[in-house]
Amino acid sequence: MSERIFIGVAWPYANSQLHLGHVAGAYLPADIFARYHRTRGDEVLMVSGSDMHGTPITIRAEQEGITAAEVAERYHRLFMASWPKLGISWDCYTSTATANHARTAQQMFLSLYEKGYIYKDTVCQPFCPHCNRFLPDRYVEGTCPHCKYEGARGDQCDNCGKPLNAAELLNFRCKNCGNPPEFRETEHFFLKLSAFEEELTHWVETKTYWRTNVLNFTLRYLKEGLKDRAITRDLDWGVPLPLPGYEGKRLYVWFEAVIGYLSASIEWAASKGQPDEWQKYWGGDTKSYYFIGKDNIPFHTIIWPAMLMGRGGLDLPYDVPSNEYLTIEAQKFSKSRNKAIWVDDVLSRYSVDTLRYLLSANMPESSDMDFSWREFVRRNNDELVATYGNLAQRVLTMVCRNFDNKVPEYGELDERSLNLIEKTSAMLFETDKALHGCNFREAIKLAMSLAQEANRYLDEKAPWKEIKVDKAAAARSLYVAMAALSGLRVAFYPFLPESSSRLSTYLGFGSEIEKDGWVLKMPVAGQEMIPPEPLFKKLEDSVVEEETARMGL
Ligand SMILES: Nc1ncnc2c1ncn2[C@@H]1O[C@H](COP(=O)(O)OP(=O)(O)OP(=O)(O)O)[C@@H](O)[C@H]1O
Ligand SMILES: [Zn+2]
Repeated sequence: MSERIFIGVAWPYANSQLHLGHVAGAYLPADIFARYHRTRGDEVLMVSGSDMHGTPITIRAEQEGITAAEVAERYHRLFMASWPKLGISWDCYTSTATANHARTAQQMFLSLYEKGYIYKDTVCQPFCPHCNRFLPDRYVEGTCPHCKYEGARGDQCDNCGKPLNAAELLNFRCKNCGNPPEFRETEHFFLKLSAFEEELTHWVETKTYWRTNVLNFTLRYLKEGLKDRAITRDLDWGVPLPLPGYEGKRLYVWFEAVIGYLSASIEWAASKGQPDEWQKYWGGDTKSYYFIGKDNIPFHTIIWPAMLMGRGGLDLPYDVPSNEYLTIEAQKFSKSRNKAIWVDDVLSRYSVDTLRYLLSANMPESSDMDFSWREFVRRNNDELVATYGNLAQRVLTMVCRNFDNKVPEYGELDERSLNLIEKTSAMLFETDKALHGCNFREAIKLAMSLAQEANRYLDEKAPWKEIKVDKAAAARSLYVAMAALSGLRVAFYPFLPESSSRLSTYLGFGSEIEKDGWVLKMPVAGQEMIPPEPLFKKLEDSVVEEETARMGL
């Protein structure tokens, strides 16, 4: 039965380029999931956009002596250029700088305000007398009161993942000048999270299928009790409050950016000329998935659901398959700390499918995973080139050479051949199950095992020998190997769209695998073929040293 799937993906701060951590943590799993569901014939809406507001951007602007808008626009443009190179197939990728987003965020604010879920209060906010201004959370740094990590920020601790208030930090200081801030009174609006504690707990308790880390983190968080949180800031960059008299304040990004999932859906519908179409994805029988890295868990399993509960009438997340971190030498990739491998740089030297393969096979699904160039080269050479690519190349060139560039007639199939075809069908069934449950590493492993199995079949049959004595036997072996390749092009498609589409055309199908369905389509005997180019290129071992040196590690 076909499903309707909404896929929301974390909104990247437009304060720096994309690094491999972003790809492995959020964008690649989301894209794999979207391509898989489209191939199954499901309706998919995958959205995200650049987070143009927030202090990571104003901090960068101050460092560079330019405006926040210039910083955000620069990185938004870079992101837009990176997505097609990475093969991320958005239905809508926008930004929080649109009028539609501001309107949607303000409507959400007003709806919660009118229902009493947002209230005004006077608070003490850090104020730096040296810099003469209120300090937004990210402008305050100090020691995390929970885990004692020293580099915690006023909004969140990167080490234990807990959201924080600046005042909770130990030894706090102004990020700009290093002096300790004072606390001064200012008025802010608060989201009444405490009102949702019980309803959220009941809701989360039904999510037994969530990843253990996501479920445990959320339950622990709820057990500690929910505190109301300020959702406005003394800033001049961001979405203005929809109430008169608060011109110096803006909506706080963690409240505002998550509303982007909704505003992007509205923008997508409007751009299609069907302005109500977004509602399909926010109610009824849609399942909504949110792909994020683990530092975003509380925003997607607690705060955003609470906002949706308060507003009413919109679907809550079905699943939040958050990933752990991709690390380098056991440290989190961080654009703020400039410790990263940049997407555009990697893609200027290596093929996108090599990158997607490595990050899929080593995806930090249930624990942090260290990125390694050695693993990058090994997986490319041993798995993509020697196992999968070589299988395709051997079979397709032999067919083209010996059977006049046509899919061969195969006659009756022997037991060994039927067995490989059954295994191919079974692999598609198993990968379907794995992908449906967001088990990406398992799915790609199942596909690669079938490629190994098909190689064994080919070695046993040895069509290069058969061709000399029994051309019909060779035709049959090659045809059956082509059938296995047909299954592989489908199973690998969500992970490796570029090479899979190419393989699809070499096999005599069209390049649009999504139209074929998650099924084993048998090649059509007599169909014209074009001689293949290799699917993947071998990498020299020296790549490991070159790239490690380039990182300066
Ligand atoms: N190393 C990483 N591993 C996995 N996911 C990551 C990693 N770094 C970022 N992400 C995820 O990518 C998404 C976008 O990241 P975002 O731009 O919000 O900031 P960030 O990269 O976490 O910040 P910074 O790099 O400055 O610490 C988020 O969901 C985040 O969790
Ligand atoms: Zn200061």
